[in-house]
Amino acid sequence: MIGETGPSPVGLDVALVGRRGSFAIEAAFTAPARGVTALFGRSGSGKTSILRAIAGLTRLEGRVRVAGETWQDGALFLPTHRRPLGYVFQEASLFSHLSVDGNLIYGARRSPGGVDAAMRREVIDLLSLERLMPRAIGDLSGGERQRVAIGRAILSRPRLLLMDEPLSGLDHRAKDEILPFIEQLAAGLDLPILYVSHDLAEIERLADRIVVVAEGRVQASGPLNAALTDLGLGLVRDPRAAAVLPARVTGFSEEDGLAELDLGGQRVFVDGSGPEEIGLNRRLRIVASDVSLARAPLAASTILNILRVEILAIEPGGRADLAILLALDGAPDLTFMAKVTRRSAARLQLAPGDRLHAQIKSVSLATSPMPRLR
Ligand SMILES: Nc1ncnc2c1ncn2[C@@H]1O[C@H](COP(=O)(O)OP(=O)(O)OP(=O)(O)O)[C@@H](O)[C@H]1O
Repeated sequence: MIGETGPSPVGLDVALVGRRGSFAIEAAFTAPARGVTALFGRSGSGKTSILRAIAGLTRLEGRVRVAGETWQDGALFLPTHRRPLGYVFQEASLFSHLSVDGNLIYGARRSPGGVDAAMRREVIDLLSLERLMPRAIGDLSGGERQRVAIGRAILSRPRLLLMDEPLSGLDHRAKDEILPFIEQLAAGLDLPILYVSHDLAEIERLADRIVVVAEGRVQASGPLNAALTDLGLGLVRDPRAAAVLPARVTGFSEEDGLAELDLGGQRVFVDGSGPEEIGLNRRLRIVASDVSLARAPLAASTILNILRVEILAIEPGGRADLAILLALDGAPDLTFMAKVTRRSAARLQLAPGDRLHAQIKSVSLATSPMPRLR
Protein backbone atom coordinates (compact mmCIF):
# COMPACT_ATOMS: atom_id res chain seq x y z
CA MET A 1 0.00 0.00 0.00
CA ILE A 2 1.30 3.41 -0.93
CA GLY A 3 1.46 6.43 1.33
CA GLU A 4 -0.67 5.15 4.20
CA THR A 5 -0.74 7.53 7.14
CA GLY A 6 -3.11 5.99 9.66
CA PRO A 7 -5.79 3.36 10.07
CA SER A 8 -9.27 4.09 8.73
CA PRO A 9 -12.14 1.65 9.29
CA VAL A 10 -12.20 -0.99 6.57
CA GLY A 11 -15.49 -1.15 4.67
CA LEU A 12 -14.46 -3.59 1.97
CA ASP A 13 -11.87 -6.34 2.20
CA VAL A 14 -11.21 -8.31 -0.99
CA ALA A 15 -8.75 -11.12 -1.71
CA LEU A 16 -9.78 -12.96 -4.87
CA VAL A 17 -7.92 -15.29 -7.16
CA GLY A 18 -8.98 -17.32 -10.19
CA ARG A 19 -9.43 -17.29 -13.95
CA ARG A 20 -11.89 -16.04 -16.55
CA GLY A 21 -11.03 -18.27 -19.50
CA SER A 22 -7.29 -17.89 -19.95
CA PHE A 23 -7.24 -14.57 -18.07
CA ALA A 24 -5.74 -14.89 -14.56
CA ILE A 25 -6.96 -12.62 -11.76
CA GLU A 26 -5.31 -11.98 -8.43
CA ALA A 27 -6.81 -9.06 -6.56
CA ALA A 28 -6.29 -8.18 -2.92
CA PHE A 29 -7.15 -4.74 -1.60
CA THR A 30 -9.22 -2.91 1.01
CA ALA A 31 -11.40 0.18 0.84
CA PRO A 32 -12.46 2.39 3.74
CA ALA A 33 -16.01 2.40 5.14
CA ARG A 34 -16.93 5.51 3.17
CA GLY A 35 -15.76 7.50 0.17
CA VAL A 36 -14.85 6.57 -3.38
CA THR A 37 -12.18 4.00 -4.14
CA ALA A 38 -11.35 3.94 -7.86
CA LEU A 39 -10.48 0.71 -9.62
CA PHE A 40 -8.25 2.03 -12.38
CA GLY A 41 -6.60 0.27 -15.29
CA ARG A 42 -6.43 0.02 -19.05
CA SER A 43 -9.20 -1.62 -21.06
CA GLY A 44 -8.98 -5.37 -20.56
CA SER A 45 -6.96 -5.13 -17.31
CA GLY A 46 -9.68 -7.01 -15.39
CA LYS A 47 -11.62 -4.26 -13.58
CA THR A 48 -15.09 -5.50 -14.54
CA SER A 49 -14.12 -9.10 -13.77
CA ILE A 50 -13.10 -8.05 -10.24
CA LEU A 51 -16.32 -6.08 -9.74
CA ARG A 52 -18.50 -8.96 -10.95
CA ALA A 53 -16.72 -11.35 -8.63
CA ILE A 54 -17.29 -9.01 -5.65
CA ALA A 55 -20.99 -8.97 -6.59
CA GLY A 56 -21.00 -12.77 -6.72
CA LEU A 57 -22.04 -12.69 -10.39
CA THR A 58 -19.01 -14.82 -11.21
CA ARG A 59 -17.16 -17.08 -8.87
CA LEU A 60 -13.53 -16.54 -7.96
CA GLU A 61 -11.83 -18.19 -4.99
CA GLY A 62 -11.10 -16.15 -1.89
CA ARG A 63 -12.59 -13.62 0.45
CA VAL A 64 -15.08 -10.75 0.20
CA ARG A 65 -16.03 -8.93 3.41
CA VAL A 66 -18.18 -5.84 3.57
CA ALA A 67 -18.68 -3.79 6.73
CA GLY A 68 -17.55 -6.70 8.87
CA GLU A 69 -19.87 -9.22 7.18
CA THR A 70 -18.45 -12.11 5.19
CA TRP A 71 -19.99 -12.51 1.74
CA GLN A 72 -17.61 -15.24 0.74
CA ASP A 73 -14.71 -17.09 2.28
CA GLY A 74 -13.63 -20.68 1.73
CA ALA A 75 -16.79 -22.76 1.40
CA LEU A 76 -19.13 -19.83 2.11
CA PHE A 77 -20.44 -18.12 -1.04
CA LEU A 78 -23.48 -15.86 -0.79
CA PRO A 79 -25.34 -15.58 -4.09
CA THR A 80 -25.73 -12.08 -5.55
CA HIS A 81 -29.29 -11.58 -4.28
CA ARG A 82 -28.07 -12.11 -0.71
CA ARG A 83 -25.27 -9.56 -1.04
CA PRO A 84 -26.73 -6.14 -0.11
CA LEU A 85 -25.11 -4.14 -2.90
CA GLY A 86 -26.03 -1.55 -5.48
CA TYR A 87 -24.60 -2.03 -8.96
CA VAL A 88 -24.58 0.75 -11.54
CA PHE A 89 -23.50 -0.44 -14.99
CA GLN A 90 -22.03 1.34 -18.01
CA GLU A 91 -25.47 1.44 -19.59
CA ALA A 92 -28.28 2.08 -17.11
CA SER A 93 -30.20 -1.18 -16.89
CA LEU A 94 -33.61 0.22 -15.94
CA PHE A 95 -37.00 -1.41 -16.42
CA SER A 96 -38.34 0.21 -19.56
CA HIS A 97 -41.94 -0.84 -18.83
CA LEU A 98 -41.88 1.17 -15.58
CA SER A 99 -41.74 4.97 -15.12
CA VAL A 100 -38.87 6.64 -13.27
CA ASP A 101 -41.01 6.50 -10.14
CA GLY A 102 -41.70 2.80 -10.73
CA ASN A 103 -37.99 2.07 -11.04
CA LEU A 104 -37.27 3.89 -7.79
CA ILE A 105 -40.06 1.98 -6.03
CA TYR A 106 -38.49 -1.25 -7.27
CA GLY A 107 -35.17 -0.21 -5.70
CA ALA A 108 -36.83 0.69 -2.41
CA ARG A 109 -38.63 -2.71 -2.27
CA ARG A 110 -35.26 -4.43 -2.33
CA SER A 111 -34.22 -2.57 0.80
CA PRO A 112 -34.18 -4.97 3.77
CA GLY A 113 -35.74 -2.55 6.28
CA GLY A 114 -37.84 -0.62 3.73
CA VAL A 115 -37.33 3.03 2.82
CA ASP A 116 -39.10 5.83 4.67
CA ALA A 117 -40.46 8.96 3.01
CA ALA A 118 -37.59 11.10 4.32
CA MET A 119 -34.93 8.92 2.73
CA ARG A 120 -36.86 8.72 -0.54
CA ARG A 121 -37.12 12.53 -0.58
CA GLU A 122 -33.40 12.87 0.18
CA VAL A 123 -32.40 10.64 -2.74
CA ILE A 124 -34.83 12.39 -5.12
CA ASP A 125 -33.43 15.77 -4.09
CA LEU A 126 -29.80 14.66 -4.10
CA LEU A 127 -30.09 13.47 -7.69
CA SER A 128 -32.62 16.12 -8.83
CA LEU A 129 -35.10 13.44 -9.92
CA GLU A 130 -38.38 15.19 -9.02
CA ARG A 131 -38.99 16.55 -12.51
CA LEU A 132 -38.35 13.14 -14.06
CA MET A 133 -40.65 11.06 -11.84
CA PRO A 134 -43.62 10.56 -14.18
CA ARG A 135 -41.46 10.08 -17.29
CA ALA A 136 -41.05 6.85 -19.20
CA ILE A 137 -37.49 5.48 -19.25
CA GLY A 138 -37.39 5.74 -23.04
CA ASP A 139 -37.90 9.52 -22.78
CA LEU A 140 -34.78 10.12 -20.68
CA SER A 141 -31.36 11.26 -21.86
CA GLY A 142 -28.36 9.01 -21.11
CA GLY A 143 -27.30 11.20 -18.18
CA GLU A 144 -30.82 11.24 -16.73
CA ARG A 145 -31.01 7.45 -17.04
CA GLN A 146 -27.80 7.09 -15.08
CA ARG A 147 -29.10 9.41 -12.36
CA VAL A 148 -32.20 7.22 -12.03
CA ALA A 149 -30.06 4.06 -12.00
CA ILE A 150 -27.94 5.52 -9.19
CA GLY A 151 -31.08 6.54 -7.28
CA ARG A 152 -32.56 3.08 -7.66
CA ALA A 153 -29.32 1.49 -6.45
CA ILE A 154 -29.13 3.73 -3.37
CA LEU A 155 -32.78 3.24 -2.43
CA SER A 156 -32.12 -0.48 -2.00
CA ARG A 157 -29.99 0.66 1.00
CA PRO A 158 -26.88 -1.26 -0.05
CA ARG A 159 -23.83 -1.80 2.16
CA LEU A 160 -21.58 -1.38 -0.89
CA LEU A 161 -22.05 0.58 -4.11
CA LEU A 162 -20.36 -0.77 -7.23
CA MET A 163 -20.16 1.57 -10.22
CA ASP A 164 -18.74 0.24 -13.47
CA GLU A 165 -17.77 3.11 -15.80
CA PRO A 166 -21.16 4.77 -15.23
CA LEU A 167 -20.19 7.73 -17.43
CA SER A 168 -18.53 5.93 -20.31
CA GLY A 169 -21.62 5.97 -22.55
CA LEU A 170 -22.16 9.73 -22.09
CA ASP A 171 -20.86 12.69 -24.05
CA HIS A 172 -18.79 15.44 -22.42
CA ARG A 173 -21.77 17.63 -21.55
CA ALA A 174 -23.72 14.81 -19.95
CA LYS A 175 -20.60 13.74 -18.02
CA ASP A 176 -20.10 17.25 -16.68
CA GLU A 177 -23.73 17.35 -15.68
CA ILE A 178 -23.70 14.08 -13.74
CA LEU A 179 -20.24 14.24 -12.10
CA PRO A 180 -21.28 16.79 -9.47
CA PHE A 181 -24.15 14.49 -8.42
CA ILE A 182 -21.74 11.63 -7.89
CA GLU A 183 -19.44 13.97 -5.94
CA GLN A 184 -22.37 14.93 -3.69
CA LEU A 185 -23.35 11.32 -3.21
CA ALA A 186 -19.86 10.28 -2.30
CA ALA A 187 -19.72 13.00 0.34
CA GLY A 188 -23.12 12.09 1.78
CA LEU A 189 -23.32 8.30 1.68
CA ASP A 190 -22.10 6.23 4.57
CA LEU A 191 -20.84 3.25 2.57
CA PRO A 192 -17.86 2.31 0.41
CA ILE A 193 -18.18 3.14 -3.28
CA LEU A 194 -16.02 1.13 -5.68
CA TYR A 195 -15.82 3.08 -8.92
CA VAL A 196 -14.37 1.46 -12.04
CA SER A 197 -12.85 3.78 -14.61
CA HIS A 198 -10.03 3.99 -17.12
CA ASP A 199 -10.36 7.77 -17.18
CA LEU A 200 -7.89 9.45 -14.85
CA ALA A 201 -9.65 12.81 -15.11
CA GLU A 202 -12.85 11.29 -13.68
CA ILE A 203 -10.89 9.62 -10.91
CA GLU A 204 -9.10 12.85 -10.05
CA ARG A 205 -12.46 14.46 -9.44
CA LEU A 206 -14.15 11.69 -7.51
CA ALA A 207 -11.82 9.27 -5.80
CA ASP A 208 -10.20 9.41 -2.37
CA ARG A 209 -8.25 6.23 -3.01
CA ILE A 210 -7.16 4.27 -6.02
CA VAL A 211 -6.49 0.61 -6.77
CA VAL A 212 -4.36 0.30 -9.89
CA VAL A 213 -5.03 -2.88 -11.87
CA ALA A 214 -2.84 -4.28 -14.66
CA GLU A 215 -3.19 -7.67 -16.33
CA GLY A 216 -5.59 -8.96 -13.69
CA ARG A 217 -3.36 -7.99 -10.76
CA VAL A 218 -3.39 -5.15 -8.27
CA GLN A 219 -0.27 -3.09 -8.93
CA ALA A 220 -0.76 -0.60 -6.12
CA SER A 221 -3.43 0.71 -3.80
CA GLY A 222 -3.61 3.69 -1.49
CA PRO A 223 -4.62 7.34 -1.21
CA LEU A 224 -5.23 8.99 -4.58
CA ASN A 225 -2.50 11.61 -4.51
CA ALA A 226 0.12 9.18 -3.25
CA ALA A 227 -0.52 7.07 -6.38
CA LEU A 228 -0.71 10.01 -8.75
CA THR A 229 2.67 11.26 -7.55
CA ASP A 230 4.35 7.87 -7.13
CA LEU A 231 7.23 8.20 -9.57
CA GLY A 232 7.65 4.42 -9.70
CA LEU A 233 4.07 3.73 -10.69
CA GLY A 234 4.03 5.23 -14.15
CA LEU A 235 0.92 7.44 -13.92
CA VAL A 236 3.37 10.36 -13.97
CA ARG A 237 4.37 9.43 -17.54
CA ASP A 238 0.91 10.42 -18.78
CA PRO A 239 1.25 13.79 -20.60
CA ARG A 240 -1.68 15.06 -18.47
CA ALA A 241 -0.15 13.76 -15.22
CA ALA A 242 -1.45 15.80 -12.31
CA ALA A 243 -1.62 15.88 -8.54
CA VAL A 244 -4.85 16.40 -6.61
CA LEU A 245 -4.52 18.21 -3.29
CA PRO A 246 -7.01 19.20 -0.59
CA ALA A 247 -7.44 22.93 -0.03
CA ARG A 248 -9.90 25.20 1.75
CA VAL A 249 -11.54 28.27 0.26
CA THR A 250 -10.67 31.27 2.43
CA GLY A 251 -11.82 34.20 0.31
CA PHE A 252 -13.41 35.42 -2.90
CA SER A 253 -12.77 38.64 -4.78
CA GLU A 254 -15.88 40.18 -6.34
CA GLU A 255 -13.57 42.49 -8.25
CA ASP A 256 -11.80 39.90 -10.41
CA GLY A 257 -13.66 36.64 -9.66
CA LEU A 258 -10.69 34.88 -8.05
CA ALA A 259 -11.12 32.56 -5.09
CA GLU A 260 -8.34 32.37 -2.48
CA LEU A 261 -7.53 28.98 -0.99
CA ASP A 262 -5.34 27.71 1.79
CA LEU A 263 -3.11 24.87 0.64
CA GLY A 264 -1.01 23.51 3.48
CA GLY A 265 -0.56 27.00 4.93
CA GLN A 266 0.22 28.69 1.59
CA ARG A 267 -2.11 30.79 -0.56
CA VAL A 268 -3.42 29.76 -3.96
CA PHE A 269 -5.76 31.65 -6.30
CA VAL A 270 -8.14 30.01 -8.75
CA ASP A 271 -11.09 30.96 -10.89
CA GLY A 272 -13.86 31.11 -8.29
CA SER A 273 -17.62 30.87 -8.49
CA GLY A 274 -18.70 33.12 -5.63
CA PRO A 275 -18.45 33.97 -1.92
CA GLU A 276 -20.76 31.05 -1.04
CA GLU A 277 -17.73 28.79 -1.49
CA ILE A 278 -15.83 30.35 1.42
CA GLY A 279 -15.16 27.74 4.09
CA LEU A 280 -15.62 24.77 1.73
CA ASN A 281 -13.02 22.10 1.08
CA ARG A 282 -11.98 21.83 -2.54
CA ARG A 283 -9.63 19.63 -4.55
CA LEU A 284 -6.91 21.45 -6.42
CA ARG A 285 -5.52 19.90 -9.57
CA ILE A 286 -1.95 20.74 -10.49
CA VAL A 287 -0.75 19.46 -13.85
CA ALA A 288 2.96 18.55 -13.83
CA SER A 289 3.67 20.24 -17.16
CA ASP A 290 2.23 23.52 -15.79
CA VAL A 291 4.83 23.71 -13.01
CA SER A 292 8.18 25.43 -13.45
CA LEU A 293 10.89 25.85 -10.83
CA ALA A 294 13.02 28.82 -9.83
CA ARG A 295 15.72 29.39 -7.21
CA ALA A 296 14.21 32.83 -6.44
CA PRO A 297 10.63 34.01 -6.97
CA LEU A 298 10.18 36.02 -10.16
CA ALA A 299 9.30 39.60 -9.30
CA ALA A 300 7.68 40.62 -12.59
CA SER A 301 5.63 37.70 -13.80
CA THR A 302 2.05 37.03 -14.80
CA ILE A 303 2.10 33.84 -12.77
CA LEU A 304 -0.12 34.23 -9.75
CA ASN A 305 0.57 31.01 -7.91
CA ILE A 306 4.06 30.59 -6.55
CA LEU A 307 4.59 28.01 -3.82
CA ARG A 308 7.57 27.29 -1.60
CA VAL A 309 8.59 23.68 -2.11
CA GLU A 310 11.27 21.10 -1.46
CA ILE A 311 12.51 18.57 -4.01
CA LEU A 312 11.86 15.03 -2.76
CA ALA A 313 13.04 13.04 -5.78
CA ILE A 314 14.02 13.32 -9.42
CA GLU A 315 13.21 10.61 -11.98
CA PRO A 316 13.65 10.32 -15.73
CA GLY A 317 10.39 11.29 -17.44
CA GLY A 318 10.76 11.28 -21.23
CA ARG A 319 13.92 11.50 -23.36
CA ALA A 320 14.31 15.22 -22.76
CA ASP A 321 12.28 15.50 -19.56
CA LEU A 322 12.64 14.82 -15.87
CA ALA A 323 9.79 14.27 -13.43
CA ILE A 324 10.48 16.12 -10.20
CA LEU A 325 8.57 15.23 -7.05
CA LEU A 326 7.95 18.22 -4.81
CA ALA A 327 6.49 18.65 -1.34
CA LEU A 328 5.03 21.88 -0.03
CA ASP A 329 7.25 23.61 2.47
CA GLY A 330 5.89 22.76 5.91
CA ALA A 331 3.40 20.18 4.58
CA PRO A 332 5.42 17.13 3.47
CA ASP A 333 2.30 15.06 2.69
CA LEU A 334 1.17 17.55 0.06
CA THR A 335 3.15 16.37 -2.94
CA PHE A 336 2.93 17.33 -6.60
CA MET A 337 5.17 17.10 -9.63
CA ALA A 338 6.97 19.32 -12.07
CA LYS A 339 8.01 18.23 -15.52
CA VAL A 340 11.16 20.06 -16.56
CA THR A 341 13.71 19.53 -19.32
CA ARG A 342 16.94 17.78 -18.44
CA ARG A 343 18.74 20.86 -19.74
CA SER A 344 17.08 23.27 -17.27
CA ALA A 345 17.50 20.81 -14.40
CA ALA A 346 21.24 20.66 -15.17
CA ARG A 347 21.46 24.44 -15.50
CA LEU A 348 19.86 24.94 -12.08
CA GLN A 349 21.78 21.95 -10.65
CA LEU A 350 18.57 20.62 -9.13
CA ALA A 351 18.95 17.96 -6.44
CA PRO A 352 16.77 16.31 -3.77
CA GLY A 353 16.58 18.47 -0.65
CA ASP A 354 16.72 21.76 -2.59
CA ARG A 355 14.23 24.39 -1.50
CA LEU A 356 12.76 26.25 -4.44
CA HIS A 357 9.82 28.26 -5.72
CA ALA A 358 7.31 26.38 -7.86
CA GLN A 359 5.49 28.61 -10.32
CA ILE A 360 2.21 27.16 -11.42
CA LYS A 361 0.79 28.39 -14.68
CA SER A 362 -2.66 27.05 -14.09
CA VAL A 363 -4.26 25.65 -10.96
CA SER A 364 -7.78 24.39 -11.31
CA LEU A 365 -10.43 23.03 -9.06
CA ALA A 366 -10.98 19.32 -9.59
CA THR A 367 -14.45 19.62 -8.10
CA SER A 368 -17.16 21.75 -9.61
CA PRO A 369 -20.24 23.60 -8.42
CA MET A 370 -23.60 21.86 -8.84
CA PRO A 371 -25.15 22.55 -12.24
CA ARG A 372 -28.36 24.54 -12.33
CA LEU A 373 -30.84 22.16 -13.86
CA ARG A 374 -33.95 23.30 -15.64
N1 LIG B 1 -16.00 -15.28 -19.26
C1 LIG B 1 -14.79 -15.00 -19.77
N2 LIG B 1 -14.11 -15.90 -20.49
C2 LIG B 1 -12.91 -15.64 -21.00
N3 LIG B 1 -12.28 -14.47 -20.85
C3 LIG B 1 -12.89 -13.53 -20.15
C4 LIG B 1 -14.18 -13.73 -19.58
N4 LIG B 1 -14.52 -12.60 -18.93
C5 LIG B 1 -13.51 -11.72 -19.09
N5 LIG B 1 -12.54 -12.27 -19.84
C6 LIG B 1 -11.27 -11.62 -20.25
O1 LIG B 1 -10.69 -11.04 -19.11
C7 LIG B 1 -9.99 -9.85 -19.48
C8 LIG B 1 -10.42 -8.72 -18.56
O2 LIG B 1 -11.72 -8.30 -18.90
P1 LIG B 1 -12.49 -7.20 -18.08
O3 LIG B 1 -13.79 -6.94 -18.78
O4 LIG B 1 -12.55 -7.59 -16.67
O5 LIG B 1 -11.52 -5.95 -18.22
P2 LIG B 1 -11.79 -4.40 -17.95
O6 LIG B 1 -10.56 -3.87 -17.33
O7 LIG B 1 -13.06 -4.24 -17.20
O8 LIG B 1 -11.95 -3.87 -19.42
P3 LIG B 1 -12.86 -2.66 -19.99
O9 LIG B 1 -12.35 -1.40 -19.37
O10 LIG B 1 -12.60 -2.72 -21.47
O11 LIG B 1 -14.29 -2.97 -19.64
C9 LIG B 1 -10.27 -9.61 -20.94
O12 LIG B 1 -9.16 -10.06 -21.67
C10 LIG B 1 -11.49 -10.45 -21.20
O13 LIG B 1 -11.52 -10.87 -22.55
